[in-house]
Amino acid sequence: MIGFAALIDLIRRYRTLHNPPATEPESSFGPFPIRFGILGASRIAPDALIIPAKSHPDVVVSAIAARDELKALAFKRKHNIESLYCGRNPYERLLDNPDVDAVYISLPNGLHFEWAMRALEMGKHVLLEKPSTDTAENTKRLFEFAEQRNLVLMEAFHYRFHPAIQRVKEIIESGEIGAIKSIDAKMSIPASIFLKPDDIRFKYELGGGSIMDLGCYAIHAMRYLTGSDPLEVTSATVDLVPGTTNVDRGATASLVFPGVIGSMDLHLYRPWKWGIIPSLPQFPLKVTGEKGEVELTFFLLPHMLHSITVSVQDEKAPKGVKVRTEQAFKPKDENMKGEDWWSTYRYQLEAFVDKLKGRTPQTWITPEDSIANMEAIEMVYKKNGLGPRPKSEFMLPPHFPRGSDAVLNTL
Ligand SMILES: NC(=O)C1=CN([C@@H]2O[C@H](COP(=O)(O)OP(=O)(O)OC[C@H]3O[C@@H](n4cnc5c(N)ncnc54)[C@H](OP(=O)(O)O)[C@@H]3O)[C@@H](O)[C@H]2O)C=CC1
Ligand SMILES: O=C1OC[C@@H](O)[C@H](O)[C@H]1O
Repeated sequence: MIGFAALIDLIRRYRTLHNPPATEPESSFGPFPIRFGILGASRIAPDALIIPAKSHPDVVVSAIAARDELKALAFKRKHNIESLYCGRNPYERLLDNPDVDAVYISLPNGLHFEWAMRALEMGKHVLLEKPSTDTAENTKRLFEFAEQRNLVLMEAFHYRFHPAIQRVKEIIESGEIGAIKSIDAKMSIPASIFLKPDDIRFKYELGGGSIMDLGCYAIHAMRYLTGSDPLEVTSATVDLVPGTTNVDRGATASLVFPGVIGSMDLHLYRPWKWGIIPSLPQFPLKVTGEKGEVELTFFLLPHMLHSITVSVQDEKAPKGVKVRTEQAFKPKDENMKGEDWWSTYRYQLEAFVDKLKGRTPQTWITPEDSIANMEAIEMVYKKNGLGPRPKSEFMLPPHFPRGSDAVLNTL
């Protein structure tokens, strides 16, 4: 249960994120903001880019491309976006716009590779949703191409930019809970409320599945907290989307890291309690060490709510365990950037812009990190018997087809 004070604090943070104080563009950038285009009027785009951009003085979301004209128009109007591309080849036509500097790609997973390749080809920097592509091989090819084009490409593992998960890492590294032995990540979304049966996550051909959608985070967090990659997957089970033989709406897996067992328990379709009571999504992450444990609730979206509970063996404490709880909405170090109302996505945007400006971001998801994460996802799909996800065979044409430059401005 959330207390009254925590609820008021949550409302304050939420309101400030949506109505941020005015800021001046940073002098090094002058009056020229980074102009972002969005491919696809996706559900996540407002949280992941449009709202964070409101408080970033150097970012303007200037273009949206979407297949469906009515949906696209409604999106443009709602978010006050200058340029709209819909109708024929909308994504290509947005990429053709020389005024767009960077694109945010939140298309279905199975389309990430193709559209990120196309965007890079057209000279755009790319903020790419997770999981980066459909296979480690395509992720590798994509990052090689970005390097060749000298463009910034990053997989949007937003949770990693927030101080909460970084505080957990700091606690582990302080030695307070001793050498870590296990990590348990549970990620669970109640059935039918947030995701309808036709959701992209339930479609094999679009790169769906709980391991692709949620497992990518669980594996990423395990790799980050252990500072290593899995050596082996020792067990793995799946709960299939009814009527399919290859797409998981739920899954479990145990991954062996050096000295650590990582377990994940994923549900895109968690049944309601007694069939009648739904509950909120749950994302707890627990790390157990030789001397104690640390648990971060809601590790994926800690800016909404979270607590970090540290329990350490202590003979003098009642029941032999000393327990304390903390929160980390903002970096402790005053030299680091961040506000307590920044979302994971706002921290991520700050880093992306820092990279474009040639500054050192506080946190970054490297190409090697993204490739290793896809490799681990593939290990899990191999162990559970579902096998590789459908791999995009997209190849850039020798002359990339250029669409019309016509932009519909109908605000
Ligand atoms: N970082 C985060 O917190 C989150 C990340 N994600 C990631 O973002 C991506 C999108 O997720 P989400 O916003 O939930 O998805 P949506 O279904 O809301 O959006 C996907 C978009 O893809 C476009 N699209 C293009 N081709 C297809 C197709 N064949 N079928 C369906 N859609 C198509 C649609 O755009 P249009 O019709 O407008 O052109 C649609 O708006 C995924 O990669 C997911 O993993 C998702 C949720 C949270
Ligand atoms: O990235 C995500 O984060 C939140 C989840 O609800 C969602 O399924 C996933 O795509």
